[in-house]
Amino acid sequence: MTETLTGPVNGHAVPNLLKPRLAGVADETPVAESPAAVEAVDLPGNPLADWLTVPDAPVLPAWARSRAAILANVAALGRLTWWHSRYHGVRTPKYLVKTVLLAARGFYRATVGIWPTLSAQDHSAAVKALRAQVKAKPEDVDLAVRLQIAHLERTKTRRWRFGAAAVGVTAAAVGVALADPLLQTGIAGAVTVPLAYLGRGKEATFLDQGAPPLRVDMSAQQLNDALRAAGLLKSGRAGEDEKDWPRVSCSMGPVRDGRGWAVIFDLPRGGGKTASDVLAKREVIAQELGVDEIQVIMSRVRAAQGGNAGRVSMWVADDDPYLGTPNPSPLEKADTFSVWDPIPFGQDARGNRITVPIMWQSMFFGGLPRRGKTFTQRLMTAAGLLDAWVRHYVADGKGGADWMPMRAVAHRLVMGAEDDAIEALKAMLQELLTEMERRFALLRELPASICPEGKLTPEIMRRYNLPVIFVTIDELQEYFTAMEKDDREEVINNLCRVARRGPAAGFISNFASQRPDAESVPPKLREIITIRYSTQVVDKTSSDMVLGKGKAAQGADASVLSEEHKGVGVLVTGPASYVTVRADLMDGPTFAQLCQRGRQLRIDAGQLTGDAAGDVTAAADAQGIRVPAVVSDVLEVMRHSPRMYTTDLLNGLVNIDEDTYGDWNAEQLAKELEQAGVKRTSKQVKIGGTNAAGYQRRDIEAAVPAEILLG
Ligand SMILES: Nc1ncnc2c1ncn2[C@@H]1O[C@H](COP(=O)(O)OP(=O)(O)OP(=O)(O)O)[C@@H](O)[C@H]1O
Repeated sequence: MTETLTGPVNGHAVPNLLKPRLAGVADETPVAESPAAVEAVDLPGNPLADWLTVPDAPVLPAWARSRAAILANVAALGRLTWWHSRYHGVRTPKYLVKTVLLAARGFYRATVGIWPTLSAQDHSAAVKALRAQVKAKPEDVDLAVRLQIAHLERTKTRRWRFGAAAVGVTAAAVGVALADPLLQTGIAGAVTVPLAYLGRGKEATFLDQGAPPLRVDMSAQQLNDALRAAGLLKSGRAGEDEKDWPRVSCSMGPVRDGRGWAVIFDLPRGGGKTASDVLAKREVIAQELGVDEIQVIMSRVRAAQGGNAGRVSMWVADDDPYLGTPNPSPLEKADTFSVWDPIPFGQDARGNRITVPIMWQSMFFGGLPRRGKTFTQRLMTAAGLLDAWVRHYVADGKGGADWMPMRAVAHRLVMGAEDDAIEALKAMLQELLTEMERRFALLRELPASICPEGKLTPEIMRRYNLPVIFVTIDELQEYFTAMEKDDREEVINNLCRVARRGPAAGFISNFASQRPDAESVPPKLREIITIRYSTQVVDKTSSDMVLGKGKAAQGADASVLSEEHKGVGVLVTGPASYVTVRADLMDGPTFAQLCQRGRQLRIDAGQLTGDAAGDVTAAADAQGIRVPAVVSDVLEVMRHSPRMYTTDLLNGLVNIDEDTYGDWNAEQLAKELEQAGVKRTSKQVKIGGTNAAGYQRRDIEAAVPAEILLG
């Protein structure tokens, strides 16, 4: 099953999902300086709200709705039977001993109960008493008659007793002597079992009560117990039968669904608890069910899917559903892609495909280092590479290898957060704002027949050459920490303008930051972002820093992820719309190949512009001409600087490729460049009035093969 926002989801049409979030191009409201009352992701009009859906009310029983469901549930029944056979099988000796002991008790009880009859105790006592009375009153005829009758009764009872004993002993002796072992076992069973039944007390349950682990069986009782322990269901009054306590009513399940149990339930009325309360208690519920919270996936079932404020869809996975071999991105094999379609992103816990529509949206990626933030952010860029009608503006605060291949395509590429790179970033933002205003002016002039909603359309894009613009900034924190306060404010405000007003003009912001604190993720920037994604963070506060205030309490909590969850994150798209996604994996070399493919697509479509059009190294790559690696890397480090000190150049090279340049010094650099054909016009460079050893960019450029420059 594929869940997108553009088509029917589980049989429900999803209306107006791509309606623009922004009212129109004439919106000139200045960027809010104070925190917004409601964050963009939580706005009632957010088209991505209620994105995730669950199966609707069942007509067929849930286990019989598909071949897979039938197979899964039959297999589950088989597993449960097998589990019980093994559980009771190993306890058979214990059950035998218990049976014998209970039979002994039963025998004792039976004999104690019937002894007075068998021994005719009552009759003996009566005879004794009457005999004494007759002795005292020998003239009393009535007494004499009663004595006679009692005597007869006693004799009759004794005869019965001895007769019964003789028959029993003879029958047993004959049975033992004649019967084969099977019959003997049968006789022993026939005698022992009723005796054991007689001997069982109130406390004695014959078979042990084994609770199969959750992966073998999940019952509504377990669910009720867990919810009650979490304080979501009330307990009954003292003495009230537990069956009469408030319980959830399951409109589906628990049934097997993939590698877990699915259940949809309604909370009882009168308890004062809502589906949101259940979502907030994920950890406690998981603990009560005996699983990790990562295995408990819950969502509300909203009215559009036949739900209500008390209906919850829950899926409890057998094990951690986010581990295992990563899924390759389908983009790897695609020749082209249109960013007007939802972008393939990953899979949820049940293996449903998650695709994310990005038109009219803005995105923010956060999380601890080395958890797959950049890889996931690049999936969006990769889709944009395969669409020649996407113009990329990219800045990477770390300036490492992650974004380097974008030089083949990017209209602007800013690498690093040194002073020159910060200036380049500021210039890039100015360029974007100017382009944004130009577009709004143009869109305003267009007749309603061409531009009915005041925003970019695929037709306007082609007719007026207004490609979709991807503004991708990774490691934002590097810029914010490197900047002076005034610069920082200016950059944040400009980013806010682009993210807030840009979508209608085809600007898609895609920002990422590593450190979830207010300085690295300015709340006023985050507040206007409509799609947020967080890989693992240390606690709920950090998770909220990325995903939005109060999200962790609602269940969207990236701190439940662990270190093993590389490429896994929580994606929030609406007030109650979130999903933990295992993002598709696209490694560096594949991304670099896509960049080359993207370059060719742009050349063919006449859309190769900006830095990429003039990038000599990228041009050489594309023409198959080898520029010495050291020349290409030095040009990369110096991309924003006409001259650079040797020490800074060496640091930049290490940043790009530590393995190669980690132990280079000034002498080796000079030697390698000389061998690559670089002729230095001067060994000293003057920067900001200070002279020191360094390089001029034009000297390096002069070593690039001439045919590239001509081509
Ligand atoms: N979707 C994925 N599936 C599996 N593994 C992944 C996935 N994405 C990334 N990884 C693994 O996680 C590692 C770290 O990824 P990435 O460089 O994107 O981390 P990051 O969070 O951006 O770190 P930093 O903030 O330090 O740049 C990658 O080298 C890769 O091995």
